[in-house]
Amino acid sequence: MRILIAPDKFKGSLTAAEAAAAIAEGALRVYPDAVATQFPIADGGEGTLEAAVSAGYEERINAVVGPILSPVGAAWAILKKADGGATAVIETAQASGLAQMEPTPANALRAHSYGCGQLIAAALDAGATEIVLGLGGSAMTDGGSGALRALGLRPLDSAGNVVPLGGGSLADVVALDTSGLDPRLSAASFRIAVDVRNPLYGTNGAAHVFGPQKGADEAAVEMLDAGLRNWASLLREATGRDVNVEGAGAAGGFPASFIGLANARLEGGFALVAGLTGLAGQLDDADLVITGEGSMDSQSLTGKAPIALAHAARERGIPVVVVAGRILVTPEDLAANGVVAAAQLLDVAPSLEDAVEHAAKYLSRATVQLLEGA
Ligand SMILES: Nc1ncnc2c1ncn2[C@@H]1O[C@H](COP(=O)(O)OP(=O)(O)OP(=O)(O)O)[C@@H](O)[C@H]1O
Ligand SMILES: O=C(O)[C@H](O)CO
Repeated sequence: MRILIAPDKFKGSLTAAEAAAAIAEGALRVYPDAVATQFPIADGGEGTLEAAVSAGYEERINAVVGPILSPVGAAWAILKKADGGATAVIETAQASGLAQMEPTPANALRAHSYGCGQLIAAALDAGATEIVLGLGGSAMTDGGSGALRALGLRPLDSAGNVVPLGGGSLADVVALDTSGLDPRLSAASFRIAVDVRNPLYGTNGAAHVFGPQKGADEAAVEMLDAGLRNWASLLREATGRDVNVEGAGAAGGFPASFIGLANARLEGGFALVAGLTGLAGQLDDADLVITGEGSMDSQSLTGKAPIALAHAARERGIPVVVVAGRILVTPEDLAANGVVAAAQLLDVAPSLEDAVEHAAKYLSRATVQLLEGA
């Protein structure tokens, strides 16, 4: 029997790779002769990099400017392709992550994506022809302007000066000087994986919905939203492209600049990661799929990675079981999505604290119970 073990992360307790290892241990206790393949998955936001590295991408670390100027060491990954090009994977959370900044109103206005642009430059220097951007978990609301500045864009105010970095200055920009933009930007193709479907601006946009978690108070949210609107209209004037599309609100509006001034397209995160990592090929060989994540809830049913995987498995007639930290949906909900059985760590651990602290042990145990009962 071939078992494909492909969980997402258990946020707060296990990375996807750690979860896969713990599930494999339990699965092999029940089926000692099985071939268990560990394959961490991700939605295409945070976790894309880890999934790519597990699938054989070479990890690199560059020192870049963090979201509020202090330097950070940011990981990214690259894989040479048969045609002589290379694919790089970059995550906004690495160079410009929310975890790297104290969320205050002032920081929400100052935070920028310059470091992501430095990683893109590093990837281009290393020969990348295709760049996958995993968006989410970011500090900034700058419409991706900081990243393009690292690649030569000069946003000018009415006095002809380059404005300060950060979303708080975007409303002051009156013109875009694109003359110094790195020409490799238009030669490369950008594939953007987003973790949310929000538009760039408006009440459902990046500033209103994700500004507060970055420290923005009401006044800062309004400033950032006005800045993103202005940024979109400047990009529209310069290129004729509408950048206020579904998903453009991810990572502080990061997609906007790339849809506007580079060769970029937004893609569904899971499908992108599955293609990147060879998950589809693994599925073709599997007799059973075990997936899971920290919290299997109504959000999960909107097509998050484990459920998207369950759909892909169902199309191939392969049974899927789920092991999650906690399960907040009904067995009927799960069955409707192709999941034949499920278990939660909260049922095998004495408390939530214990389940989180010793997650690997309980995940193996829950896997054993699930497979013995199935
Ligand atoms: N070991 C664990 N035991 C019990 N519950 C856990 C455990 N690990 C994580 N969780 C629960 O899962 C939640 C995190 O959910 P999850 O890992 O699915 O990420 P998420 O916040 O839904 O993000 P994403 O949408 O990126 O998947 C935690 O807040 C916690 O409630
Ligand atoms: O980075 C962010 O702003 C959120 O994760 C939404 O993409």
